[in-house]
Amino acid sequence: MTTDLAWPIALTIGVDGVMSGATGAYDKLLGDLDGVYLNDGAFAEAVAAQGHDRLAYHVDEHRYGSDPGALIVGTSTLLPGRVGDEFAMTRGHLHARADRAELYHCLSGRGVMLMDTVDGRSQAVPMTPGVAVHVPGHWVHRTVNVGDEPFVTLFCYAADAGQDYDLISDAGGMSQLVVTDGADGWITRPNPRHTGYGSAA
Ligand SMILES: O=P(O)(O)OC[C@H]1O[C@](O)(CO)[C@@H](O)[C@@H]1O
Ligand SMILES: [Fe+2]
Repeated sequence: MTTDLAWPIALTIGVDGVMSGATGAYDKLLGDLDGVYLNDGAFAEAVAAQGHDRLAYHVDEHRYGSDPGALIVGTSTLLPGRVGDEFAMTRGHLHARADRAELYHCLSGRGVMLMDTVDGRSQAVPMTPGVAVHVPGHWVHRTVNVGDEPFVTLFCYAADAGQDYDLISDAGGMSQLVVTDGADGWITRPNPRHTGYGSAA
């Protein structure tokens, strides 16, 4: 029996995403999301108006290590906003080990989990507090904030999953856009730039 086993830990997780006991945290900034939104002109205007360094989303996470079987538990706080008619969203990815699943649980705000498979399936699941989405392996995923408040999720996934960001950018973006319905709701619309995911994963 090994003597360097990790100890269990209690994490305190607020509906605002603040997590006690986190081992790491990072920010993604508006300027980091170049090429993510369809409307390049609207993106350039947003960066000019709000600044490259405006926070887009913040992640707190707890890791014990990257052994197969270890988990990463964290919170993601995605600020509201729009770029053109698209709602604020994360960059999105397929796990580098594509078969790794992930659980997301909405703690506060109003959002959408947008998911694609490389063989052409797509799904958008509305998320409000109390709703969890179990993202199976092999699904490309991103979160979208369709409300006026921060959209906060608790997530949990395998520590050896990794993130492949090139798949989405090489495909011209995900297959669907999450856009305003012209009132206070959202709809999905096919992304005219999406070329398919090729033969990857
Ligand atoms: O890695 P992205 O696509 O920028 O999105 C961040 C989200 O995805 C995760 O990497 C989990 O898959 C979290 O860190 C966070 O919730
Ligand atoms: Fe993920």
